[in-house]
Amino acid sequence: MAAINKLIPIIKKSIESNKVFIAHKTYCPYCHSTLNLINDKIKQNILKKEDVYYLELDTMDDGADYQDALQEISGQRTVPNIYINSKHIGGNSDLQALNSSGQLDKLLQ
Ligand SMILES: N[C@@H](CCC(=O)N[C@@H](CS)C(=O)NCC(=O)O)C(=O)O
Repeated sequence: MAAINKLIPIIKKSIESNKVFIAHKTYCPYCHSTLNLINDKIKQNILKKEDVYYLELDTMDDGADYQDALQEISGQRTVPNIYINSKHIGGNSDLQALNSSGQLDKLLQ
């Protein structure tokens, strides 16, 4: 718990100082869909590459602690765990729904 309590403010700062925050894992198909969609938005110049912050949990030594801290912050344990403009979006299905409804581009601009 001590490790998690230290990570919570660090993660919150990353969320607040980046337009898009994505916690993901390399082997997760939902994460791949999210990263593909975000890459498309970068290619279409809707979003700048430098405005996206990635946290690749399964390749980090303390990724499990980060995942626990993210659960504390967002109430969500699964990945991808996405924030846009400091607002919790949710997972891949939530991001795809925002895109399908046309709201995602507006949030990213
Ligand atoms: N409905 C979620 C599904 C996400 C999901 O099930 N992710 C899996 C990995 S593929 C997960 O986080 N499992 C728990 C874990 O890895 O700790 C979404 O659309 O993002």
